[in-house]
Amino acid sequence: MRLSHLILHNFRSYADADLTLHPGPNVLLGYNGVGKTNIAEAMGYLSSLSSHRVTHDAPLIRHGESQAIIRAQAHRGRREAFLELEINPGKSNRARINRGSPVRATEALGILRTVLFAPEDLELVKGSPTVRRRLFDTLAVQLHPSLGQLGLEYGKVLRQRNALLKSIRHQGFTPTHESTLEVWDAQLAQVGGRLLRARLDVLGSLRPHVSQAYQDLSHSVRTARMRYLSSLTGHDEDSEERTTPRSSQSETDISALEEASSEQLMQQILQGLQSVRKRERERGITLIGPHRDDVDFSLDTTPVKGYASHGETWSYALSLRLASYRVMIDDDPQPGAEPILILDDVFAELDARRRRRLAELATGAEQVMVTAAVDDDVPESLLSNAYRIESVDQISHATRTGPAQAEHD
Ligand SMILES: Nc1ncnc2c1ncn2[C@@H]1O[C@H](COP(=O)(O)OP(=O)(O)OP(=O)(O)O)[C@@H](O)[C@H]1O
Repeated sequence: MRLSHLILHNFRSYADADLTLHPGPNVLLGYNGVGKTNIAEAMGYLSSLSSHRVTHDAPLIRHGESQAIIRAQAHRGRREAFLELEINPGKSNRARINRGSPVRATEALGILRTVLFAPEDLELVKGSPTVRRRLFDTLAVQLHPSLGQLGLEYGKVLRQRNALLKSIRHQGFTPTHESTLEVWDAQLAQVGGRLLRARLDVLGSLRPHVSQAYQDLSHSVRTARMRYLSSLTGHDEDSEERTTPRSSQSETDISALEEASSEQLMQQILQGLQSVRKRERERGITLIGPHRDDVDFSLDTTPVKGYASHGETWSYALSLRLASYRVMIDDDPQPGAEPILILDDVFAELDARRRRRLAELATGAEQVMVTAAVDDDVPESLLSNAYRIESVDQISHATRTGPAQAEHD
């Protein structure tokens, strides 16, 4: 998979930018803050409708404007698609495919697949559960685009259910509240059961690849493991954050959960909601569902978060991204379908062995976008198509520093 053109309008620092991209490596060089990551972010957003830096869309819009547009010419083998995505914070995002009528943005999911590596990836291991949930959900959406719409629905039901619980907390519980809550329970369970099943499937697919990638990167005898922590099996996000890093959930409960169908998960969510009714009314928030879950990363039986060294933490984070790349290739092994690799300022963070490993992967990929502030940070093997962004206004006139384009076409 590859892009031949990326056009931005009012996206982050760019009023207008038009970038021609080549098969193989494309390297963007430029000073700190010149707008390299903004381009990497736009490519990532187009494939997943989510940013690796922010959880809501407002910062993606150029300051003072109300809408951003990302346009791209995408190629998958011999097939081509012209994608246009309007980002409208506070309103629905819209897409146009091959200059057709505007449709929901989620209709554009699946056309483009990317895997983005960034310095922020350390947060996958060290950060809050939200970051890990986003990793699994973003991958699930790229593999099964219909989940994009389902995720939006879940968010809507959750917001409405939380609003009801808040008003119960302030006004007291009435029979009308009871019946309305039951309607929201059913909807939350129905959508949540399917989302949870998709997340568990992604976890199952990633597991062997994460363990393999960790061994390749670290030459360690320890095994990288992942364990799902669910609100259905006693995981409590609040106490987890405050006290111990590991949940006391039983392994049997976790295995049963991983094997349950989405209908069984739906029933379990319904029962779970019943069992926490009193606490939910007191706190005014929904305490059961995939939005309260987490994934525990460990090396053998030692947790990574809070225990691993800096190098081990980097290896684990990189393993998660390398594994995501492998899972996408397993999912669609056709020539031309492999995801675009986006390596946003990562080489500066890595030691020689990890750099080499990532460069090997990148050299073999159909298309790679690399960003770096310092030329020397980029491995020689990737420097064939390098551009220097002089300023945000000069992206379309960037100075090429590598050999002629013809070598790649
Ligand atoms: N919504 C926005 N509107 C206008 N400018 C923005 C917006 N969001 C970010 N910027 C600007 O974009 C610039 C950051 O761009 P970016 O993160 O792409 O830099 P970079 O070249 O990757 O830098 P570094 O090498 O430091 O990572 C900053 O100057 C920031 O103020």
